[in-house]
Amino acid sequence: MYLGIDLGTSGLKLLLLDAEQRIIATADAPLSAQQPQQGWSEQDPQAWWAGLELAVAALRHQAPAAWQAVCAIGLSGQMHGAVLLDARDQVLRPAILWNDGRAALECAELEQAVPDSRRISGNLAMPGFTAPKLCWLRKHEAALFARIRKVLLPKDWLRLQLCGEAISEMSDASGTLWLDVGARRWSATMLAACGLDETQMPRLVEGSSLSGTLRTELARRWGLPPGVKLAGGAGDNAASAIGIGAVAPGQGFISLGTSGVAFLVSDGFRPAPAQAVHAFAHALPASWHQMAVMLSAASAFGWVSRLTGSADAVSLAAQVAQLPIADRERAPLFLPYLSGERTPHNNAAASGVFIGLRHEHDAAALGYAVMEGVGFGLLDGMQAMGQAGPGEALALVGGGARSSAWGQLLAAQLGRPLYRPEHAPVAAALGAARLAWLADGGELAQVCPPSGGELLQPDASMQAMLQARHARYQALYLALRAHF
Ligand SMILES: Nc1ncnc2c1ncn2[C@@H]1O[C@H](COP(=O)(O)OP(=O)(O)O)[C@@H](O)[C@H]1O
Ligand SMILES: O=C(CO)[C@@H](O)[C@H](O)COP(=O)(O)O
Repeated sequence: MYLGIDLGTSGLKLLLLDAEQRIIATADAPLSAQQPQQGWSEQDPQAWWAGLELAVAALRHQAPAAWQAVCAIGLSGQMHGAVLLDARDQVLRPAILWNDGRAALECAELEQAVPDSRRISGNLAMPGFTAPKLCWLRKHEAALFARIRKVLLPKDWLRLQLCGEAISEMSDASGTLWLDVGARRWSATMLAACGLDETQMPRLVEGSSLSGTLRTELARRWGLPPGVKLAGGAGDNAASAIGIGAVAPGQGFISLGTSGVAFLVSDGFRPAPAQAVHAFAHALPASWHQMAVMLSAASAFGWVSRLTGSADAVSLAAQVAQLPIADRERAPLFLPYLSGERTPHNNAAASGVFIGLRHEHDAAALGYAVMEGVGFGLLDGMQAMGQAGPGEALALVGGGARSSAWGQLLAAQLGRPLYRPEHAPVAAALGAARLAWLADGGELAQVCPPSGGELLQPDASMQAMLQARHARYQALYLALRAHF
């Protein structure tokens, strides 16, 4: 039995997978992020651990026999976050997350200090990445910076608690800006530019390799056998890719999580920094991917459902599903930049905008506008990757994939079929469990797209209307850019 742990931004998800790749049970625990200042985003690593303990208790209770048979664990998690440890491995401050925009100035300074930065890292320096955060800390929290002995990514801090070793893997390390992504090793040049060196970095493995053994004391307390192995695992997006079987060039997915992601496996290391496209290592050796990342996606829908007093996202999504096409055409437009944006704008200052509000607009119209705005952002991301237009079906994953209506709208916006696998909201946890299975000797050939689910074809009757609204959406950003 294989355990997948996915440390998402809005919740921690666990999944048990058997050796025949069947999902046996899942459990989760909610998490929240703090915004101590506008544009900042932080979480306390102790809350991640408390969430893990809670979800473990739920999973043990739900599937006791399967739980006791766990032989390997895979980790997945929100990327880029900076967990800072002192000489005794104690956390020095709350982790600064992937959607924190405080380090915009430091990005420019870092690229100036290392003119080769985009070639080495394959990526544009963007505020959510880990390196600019450390540059910000060096400037604004100098005493704390001097005490940093290790910098870990969120899921790798969980690994430290699980096995006592500081280890990361290539896919998540790609999002630090300290990795030479093509060569798959730490870059001394990028580290030095941030006042750091390799001793402060975790050891690197591949996602499908082994990375330690569960601590004996923890195994005993959790009722697991001794010797449970840990796999390298992956950043949550590469993990989702493994979860939906995206291992060959051209395969990929759209994710509606707290963030929005368009992810495609590439045929090699293909940097496109000028478009704010991410070019990262995949979770498998000698494999890379590209992705376009939005900083608010299903989180924007959660926000509008709270704002409109809807019972929850599910009930607002059900109202949106009933909205006739004529009402959709009259709905306001929404720019979904509630946390700034990465792809394609790389603009931490961008903010959310509704335009065209009228007395007749109700919660469903606003909910539709948010779903549509997120979809246009993903279309912009596909364009940035040179992948807009018809193509192979992509999977739809993440919490927002619970809404079939949102998936239907997205398929029409992207002009591509989308398939919604049965376990779409836990694709990353599934990928983590699959990486544990691969590290334990499983065969890559058996990592395939999950069977079942729903295939969503683009609805041609909506496309002319959506194209016109997309053109207005793009023009709006350009018109408003100077005002953010
Ligand atoms: N039926 C639904 N329709 C639209 N959005 C939903 C639905 N159910 C959950 N969500 C949204 O999904 C998000 C959580 O997605 P998830 O992939 O679990 O995020 P993360 O991995 O970042 O924690 C929440 O913001 C929530 O509002
Ligand atoms: O920053 C990125 C990817 O570059 C985000 O995709 C994070 O990895 C957070 O993921 P979710 O919590 O939205 O799944």
